[in-house]
Amino acid sequence: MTRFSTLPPTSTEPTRIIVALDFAAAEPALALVDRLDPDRCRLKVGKELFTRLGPAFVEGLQARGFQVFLDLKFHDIPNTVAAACEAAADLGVWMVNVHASGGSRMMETARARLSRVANPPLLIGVTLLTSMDASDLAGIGCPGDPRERVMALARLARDAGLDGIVCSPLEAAPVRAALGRDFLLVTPGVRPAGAAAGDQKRIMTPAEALAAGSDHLVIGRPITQAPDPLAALLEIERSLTGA
Ligand SMILES: O=C(O)c1cc(=O)[nH]c(=O)n1[C@@H]1O[C@H](COP(=O)(O)O)[C@@H](O)[C@H]1O
Repeated sequence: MTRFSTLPPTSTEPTRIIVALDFAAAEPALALVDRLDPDRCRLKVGKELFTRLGPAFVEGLQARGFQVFLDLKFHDIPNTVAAACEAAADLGVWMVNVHASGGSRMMETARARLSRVANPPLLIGVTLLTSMDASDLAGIGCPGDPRERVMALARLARDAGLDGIVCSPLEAAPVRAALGRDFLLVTPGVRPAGAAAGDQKRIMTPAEALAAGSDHLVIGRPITQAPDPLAALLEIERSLTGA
C-alpha cells in the first residue's frame, strides 16, 4: 500500500500540511489516516467528526502518533471559552482555535487559562472565515475590505497573546509583514490549480500560500473528496517541492 512517507525527503518542511478530516464517520477517515505518516502531515478534527465521534476519536489519532488540530472555533463568553480551551489541553491536542471576533477579553482569558496548563496547545484566533468575501461582510453589518478586517483581528489576537491566526493565504503576506515571523499563520482556503473552490471565497494554490508566508496549509476536500485521497495529497506535496 502506498503511504505518504514514500515521498523523498525535501527541503520543504513535511509537516506544513494539515489534512482536514471532514468525514461523516470514522471508517473513511481512518481509511485515509491508515495511509498517512505522522512525520509528514498533521490532522484536523473539526465540528462534524468531533460531534459524531468525540474525544475518543482524537485520542485514537494521537495514539497513532499524529498531532491534532482541534478545530472547534470556540466563540462564547470568556469563562466558557477558557474552560473549553482547558478541556482541549487536557485532551492533549497540538492546536486549538477560538474566534478572534470573540474579543480581547475572551482571548486573554483563554491565554491565561492555558498558561496554567503543562504543555498547552497552540492557541490560534480565527480572523475572517475564508468562505466570506466583502459582500458577506457587508451582509453581517460590517462593510469593508476583508484584508483590513483580518489585519485588525490579527493584531487583536497578537496583543491578547495568541500564538497565531487562521486567515486566508491572500492575507498571509501583509499580516506577516506587519506582525513579523514569530506569529503562526494557519491558512485554509487552499485549492490546487483547477480544483473546485466549493464554498471557499478567498483562495490560493498550495505553492502560492507557502510563498505568501503561510506556516500551515489546511486542506480538506481537495484530498478527502478525491477519488484517491492519498494520490491527491502526494500531488499537492509535489506541487510544493517541485519534485
Ligand atoms: O479554522 C479553520 O480550520 C477554518 C477557518 C476558515 O476560515 N476556513 C476554513 O475553511 N476552515 C476549515 O478548514 C477546512 C477547509 O476545508 P476545505 O475547504 O475542504 O479544504 C474546513 O475544515 C474548515 O472548517
